[in-house]
Amino acid sequence: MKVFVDGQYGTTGLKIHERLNQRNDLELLSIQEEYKKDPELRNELMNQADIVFLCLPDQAAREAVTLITNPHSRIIDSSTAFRTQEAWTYGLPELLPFQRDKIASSSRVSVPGCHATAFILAVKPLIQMGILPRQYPVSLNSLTGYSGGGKSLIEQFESSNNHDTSHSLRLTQPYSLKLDHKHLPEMKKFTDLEFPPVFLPTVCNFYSGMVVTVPLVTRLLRNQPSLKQIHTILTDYYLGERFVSVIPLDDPRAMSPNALDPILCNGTNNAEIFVLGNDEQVLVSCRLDNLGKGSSGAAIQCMNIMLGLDEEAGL
Ligand SMILES: NC(=O)C1=CN([C@@H]2O[C@H](COP(=O)(O)OP(=O)(O)OC[C@H]3O[C@@H](n4cnc5c(N)ncnc54)[C@H](OP(=O)(O)O)[C@@H]3O)[C@@H](O)[C@H]2O)C=CC1
Ligand SMILES: CC(=O)N[C@@H](CCC(=O)OP(=O)(O)O)C(=O)O
Repeated sequence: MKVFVDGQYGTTGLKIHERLNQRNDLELLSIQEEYKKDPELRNELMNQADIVFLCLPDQAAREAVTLITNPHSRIIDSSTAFRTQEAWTYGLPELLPFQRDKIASSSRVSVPGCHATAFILAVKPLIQMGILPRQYPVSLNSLTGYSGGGKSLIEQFESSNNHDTSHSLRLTQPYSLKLDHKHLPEMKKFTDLEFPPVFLPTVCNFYSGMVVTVPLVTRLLRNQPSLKQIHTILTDYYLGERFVSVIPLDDPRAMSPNALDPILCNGTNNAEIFVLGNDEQVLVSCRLDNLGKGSSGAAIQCMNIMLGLDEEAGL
């Protein structure tokens, strides 16, 4: 199987390339850095490949798709460009029981956004099981590492001009203050919520890692569930999943004051769900690595499913 990563020198592409390079079940096609934007060379490599990963800005991803004319080349796109389009399959295998089969048979798979992955994993089971009404005014906050903003944000955070502590980028900073974050459409579509959630992300002064938290008032949920009942619904939904786990209520990780430390899934493709709070007000949180289950790891998981390989291979 031949694989090509378009955007292999960017933040997401580099991670995918690094992981695939260690495998001997795939033939990894490469492009030299100086030619990375050469349409003819990319065209040639993309059309040779069985799987093409696109790790490009949205507009470049749209253009790249038009370069792929060979019907056997299957695409896994990590940008926001196609996630809510009908012709594309949403690359979140744990979403619903049939999602893996859809990914396996698809030739166009879109990797979910990192905030969206954590949010959907946290609330989908509650909506699906009828506890969280589709009309509920859902909100979420997200703490994310700055690598989520790609090369340009990494440069801003790490540049030498940025050593002055009065510089705003040195500081953890909420953003998307118009409440129009680009992940809202996929969050709404794949949870079946009637209204988009109110979403306040915060970019933090660490490289990678993410924790998304959804606060819920139990008396506004159907059947007024206890914290334990909410925990049970989530646990049952993800039973048997390798990469998504619901942390038991009495687990030291859930009882620790650092339960929601955003960096503790780093370097893995894992998403960990926590149910915290009390019987009146509950927090459902999901921690993942924005460069793992939030992008590169998820993309490789999708590829493994599409090629009928062990889903955990290389992860
Ligand atoms: N970082 C993350 O945590 C996540 C990122 N994503 C998405 O993945 C995609 C890639 O993001 P990320 O890796 O962070 O971005 P980066 O900016 O780090 O990397 C993008 C790479 O693509 C190259 N590139 C830009 N335009 C073209 C083009 N026309 N042809 C070929 N190569 C091109 C860039 O080169 P140059 O720098 O020279 O322009 C760069 O090497 C984006 O759509 C992003 O939104 C999704 C989930 C999480
Ligand atoms: C810190 C930061 O800026 N993070 C990015 C999310 C990264 C991501 O998931 O991007 P895509 O939707 O393009 O895939 C953001 O919030 O826009």
